[in-house]
Amino acid sequence: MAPQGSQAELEFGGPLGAAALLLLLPATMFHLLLVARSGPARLLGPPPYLPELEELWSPWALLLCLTWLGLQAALYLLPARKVAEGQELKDKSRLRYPINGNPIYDFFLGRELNPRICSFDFKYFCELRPGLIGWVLINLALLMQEAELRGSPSLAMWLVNGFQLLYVGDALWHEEAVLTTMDIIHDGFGFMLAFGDLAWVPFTYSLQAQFLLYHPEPLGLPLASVICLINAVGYYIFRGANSQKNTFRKNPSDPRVADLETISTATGRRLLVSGWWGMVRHPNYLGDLIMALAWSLPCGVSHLLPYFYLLYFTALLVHREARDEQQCLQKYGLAWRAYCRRVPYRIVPYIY
Ligand SMILES: NC(=O)C1=CN([C@@H]2O[C@H](COP(=O)(O)OP(=O)(O)OC[C@H]3O[C@@H](n4cnc5c(N)ncnc54)[C@H](OP(=O)(O)O)[C@@H]3O)[C@@H](O)[C@H]2O)C=CC1
Ligand SMILES: CC(C)CCC[C@@H](C)[C@H]1CC=C2C3=C(CC[C@@]21C)[C@@]1(C)CC[C@H](O)C(C)(C)[C@@H]1CC3
Repeated sequence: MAPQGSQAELEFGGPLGAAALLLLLPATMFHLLLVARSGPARLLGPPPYLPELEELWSPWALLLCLTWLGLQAALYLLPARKVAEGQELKDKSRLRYPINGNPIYDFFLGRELNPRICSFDFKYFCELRPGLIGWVLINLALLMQEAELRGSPSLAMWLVNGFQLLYVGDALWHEEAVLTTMDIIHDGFGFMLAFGDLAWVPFTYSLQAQFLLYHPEPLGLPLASVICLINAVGYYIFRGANSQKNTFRKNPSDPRVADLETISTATGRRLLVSGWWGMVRHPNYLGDLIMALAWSLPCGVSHLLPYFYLLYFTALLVHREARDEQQCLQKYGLAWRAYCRRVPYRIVPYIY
């Protein structure tokens, strides 16, 4: 958080960057979906064809999306769900700044940190439910379509479905952990997260399954076993690092983290400097990127398209890590610099 009274740093290139992304992101997703359906599946270059306008509009598709959102909203409001404490702000309250000089930038990044109607939290709802669950539903539909088309799903399609179902299932199983992510703590709920949660995740993250439906990839058991091992290593690092930090944040005296070495900070919060967080400053990102590689490998190496997610995700996490570094430097000052000296690498040991 920028100190009170200072000019908050404009991110994503400020209004110009935000305006460019408002156009570029939907266009990129549209291009990817067209390329995935084309024979050449050539990621770089013009879209293979532009559909007629009537192909782009279906009242049934709109009804299906609204029904899906309504179903998820109804499930979200079920009284049985557990209520978890969110993250407190430093002075126990929430400061609000009327910022009206850059509407496009506000629209893109969002200004409301926790948009709610009664207990319905739009950002929290969108982060984990309609997009993420929709993602694995699309994958399943593509797997079933391949079974119809070729008699049975390919091993590559099974792997992609399985890996990504594990990832979404893990996110829902550790639902409470999302409360400590940057999106919930720091980012407003604007176009970036709304479009990201509801469109980008379900339709771009299912690219590998979409590619495999139109471009079957033979995959032998030995290579499939290696890819499963890569995904397992990635998941082990991802889950281990996230759970270690979240456990430490909830209870530093928890026996699972009590013996870890830490650095004290002026805020009273301590920073882990051993365990996963002594290897690099964002070990969870490393595990996530290794899994992203495992999701692309079943599609073979003949096309760049299935590796779009890995390329995009690397850029997203490198940018996200830089944003988080700035926030942590503002939060912890000298203690964070001491942490950086102790743990010099950001995401990949001895590389970055
Ligand atoms: N699939 C996808 O599209 C995406 C997935 N992700 C995944 O989401 C997960 C969460 O990532 P993200 O939301 O970026 O945030 P992180 O989970 O990486 O949390 C960053 C925060 O953790 C705390 N922290 C950092 N270092 C330490 C330390 N050494 N000791 C104790 N606390 C520390 C700081 O907050 P504080 O000190 O205030 O607690 C920091 O701001 C990651 O696994 C990432 O891979 C993220 C983005 C997109
Ligand atoms: C559209 C722009 C290019 C960028 C949009 C980024 C969003 C798609 C991501 C920002 C942070 C995310 C997280 C997850 C999904 C993608 C978005 C919304 C996450 C819910 C995936 C599952 C993980 O287990 C998680 C840790 C809960 C993730 C939290 C961050």
